[in-house]
Amino acid sequence: MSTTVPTRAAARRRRVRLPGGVALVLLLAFVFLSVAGPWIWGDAAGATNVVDANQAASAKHWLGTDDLGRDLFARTLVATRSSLVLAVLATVVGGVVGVALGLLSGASNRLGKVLGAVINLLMAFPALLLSIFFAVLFGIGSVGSVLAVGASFAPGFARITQTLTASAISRDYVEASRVLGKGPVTVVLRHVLPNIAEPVILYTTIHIGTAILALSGLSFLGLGVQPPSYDWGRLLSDGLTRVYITPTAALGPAVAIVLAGLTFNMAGEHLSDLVGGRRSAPRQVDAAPAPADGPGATGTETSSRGAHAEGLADQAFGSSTAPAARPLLEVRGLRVVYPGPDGGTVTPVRDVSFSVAPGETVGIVGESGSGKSMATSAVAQLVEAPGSVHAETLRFDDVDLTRRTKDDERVLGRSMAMIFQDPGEALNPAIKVGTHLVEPAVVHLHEDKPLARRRALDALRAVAVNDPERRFGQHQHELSGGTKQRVCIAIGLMGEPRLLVADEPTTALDVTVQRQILRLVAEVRDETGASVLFISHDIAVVSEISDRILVMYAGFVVEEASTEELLARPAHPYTGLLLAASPDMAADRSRPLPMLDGRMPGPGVDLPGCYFADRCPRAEQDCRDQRPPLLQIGAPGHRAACWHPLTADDPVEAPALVEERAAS
Ligand SMILES: Nc1ncnc2c1ncn2[C@@H]1O[C@H](COP(=O)(O)OP(=O)(O)OP(=O)(O)O)[C@@H](O)[C@H]1O
Repeated sequence: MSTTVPTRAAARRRRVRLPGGVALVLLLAFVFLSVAGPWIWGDAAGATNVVDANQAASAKHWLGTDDLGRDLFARTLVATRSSLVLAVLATVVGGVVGVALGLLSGASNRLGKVLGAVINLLMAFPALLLSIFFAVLFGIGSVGSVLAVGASFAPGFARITQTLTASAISRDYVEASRVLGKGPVTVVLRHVLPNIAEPVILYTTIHIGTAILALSGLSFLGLGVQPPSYDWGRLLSDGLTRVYITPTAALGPAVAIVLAGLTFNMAGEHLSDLVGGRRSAPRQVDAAPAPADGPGATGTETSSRGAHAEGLADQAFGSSTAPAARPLLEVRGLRVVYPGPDGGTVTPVRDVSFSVAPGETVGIVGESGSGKSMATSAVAQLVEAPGSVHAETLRFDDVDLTRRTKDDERVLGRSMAMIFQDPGEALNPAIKVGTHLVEPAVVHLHEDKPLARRRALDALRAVAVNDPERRFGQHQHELSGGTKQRVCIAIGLMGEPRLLVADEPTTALDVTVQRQILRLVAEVRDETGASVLFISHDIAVVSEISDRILVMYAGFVVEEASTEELLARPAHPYTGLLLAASPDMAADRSRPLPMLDGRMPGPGVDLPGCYFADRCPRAEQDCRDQRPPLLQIGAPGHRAACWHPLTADDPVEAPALVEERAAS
């Protein structure tokens, strides 16, 4: 039983194909016969004449006659209706049951596992065997055979739906919708179904051909359509008893079955080609010039830490807001735990504490896998089972996020805006830009549509999207990367954002667009007064926008300081290495950049001491024996978790541990 949607290449490899035009003409012919056949040839097909019984093919009876003298050509044409209608019904039954099971298993973790196992088990049996088994179970006859073939198709539909759902549900726009407080039913109806509809419809079309073959097989075996009704399988079965005397009696229905099966398969594959071709057609990319960027300040020589700091700080979009007394977001002792292999656990976020003041921008930096995204997902309540979030304090404004109510979720939906790394992933391809913007305002702020539309156009203008009216009616594939990210930011502006969570929002964009988006996030922050939690693996990018920076390593915050302080006086050797590996605009491009050697311990590794010790040039035995706590070091608010921190005299580069690589 095939479970994948046939691709063009695979189809080409498998068999010779009918040209698209021929498949379409045949398809229309079969549809015509099933509608008009019984009216035109119904009388001839039903008229008995014992004198003409069991005739061979002749000019009068092209396929001969049966034992009651009925014309077999007319009966074959008339049987088109029952054969096709039953095939469509069986496919619909299989589709509805399979899609429902697939949605459940793709969208739910626990139930998904059980259903997945059942689907896998059923998929192991050949479809025809399953059909026969179910036909006996559901009873002999048309209804039983339709249910049987439907049931044998359901696992295939379930498998494809499960795979598509699991993929659709992991998209950023689904996460964004969950941040907005939408329940699973809304998520499935709004985001999953529209995105899986197309492949599922194609799969259905192709399966009508298979259903014709399967139902004919059941009727042939005497399990399907029962006399006096008949379909092609029944006619084939009757004709086969006389195959040596009147071979045309079996030939007519056999040709009809094969041709109809082929036609529906081919039509489905051509449809798939058309859709695939449309998908891969060149996109109309937004060519409008984006707002001009500033010259981009250049740094100075990087020979000293202070100069490096200056170089990075010169390009900054830091906020002018001084941190207020009561933080907007407060996180203490945050841990995220997942079940690990062999019954153990893995802890991608081990102990994270920080706060974000109203209007403040806090950057989180660290290499891939350090837990930045997971920590912010925990804040945005996006960690799903089997993951669990534990914290001494996890508070947003007045809401205790560990004990939030439905009302709290609605408030959060309005107040927290997510900006994701890949804006293409964050926007549902089946939904227009305008709907993305208007829907949250209508659903969460209970605005009427005209007002929401006006505000949406204002939001698009605010993020400098050109020609907002036209963009409003476009889909994401018609926009450039930068415009998509602007639209995502505009969506955040439709609520009443108090915290913008930007997870690597510039990583997927090219360098000039990166700076425009950084500038835009800073403008939005300054105009709305919102706080920003900005995540990036690039310390240069983080330092451009942040008032304060947290450096994460292996699930821990290892250093925290104001941007100026961190750039000028990094204390943790890891921060020093991050800075050394980050060229500013004035860096000598012919000089090799240092690269951090070794690997970060994974979330399943448990160490008694400092997790950076194995890569650290300053590590001593005490580092490996005992984990250093995050303690104040130097200026107020500057904290580092290190037994042997860098001092003012230490160079930010540590040549003993770095591997030189050519800067390109
Ligand atoms: N569902 C999961 N179950 C278990 N571990 C996970 C899961 N998702 C992520 N992790 C692990 O958590 C760790 C931290 O991941 P996270 O995405 O937060 O890192 P990051 O610092 O944001 O990196 P990147 O910049 O690559 O996104 C990684 O080691 C990752 O493998």
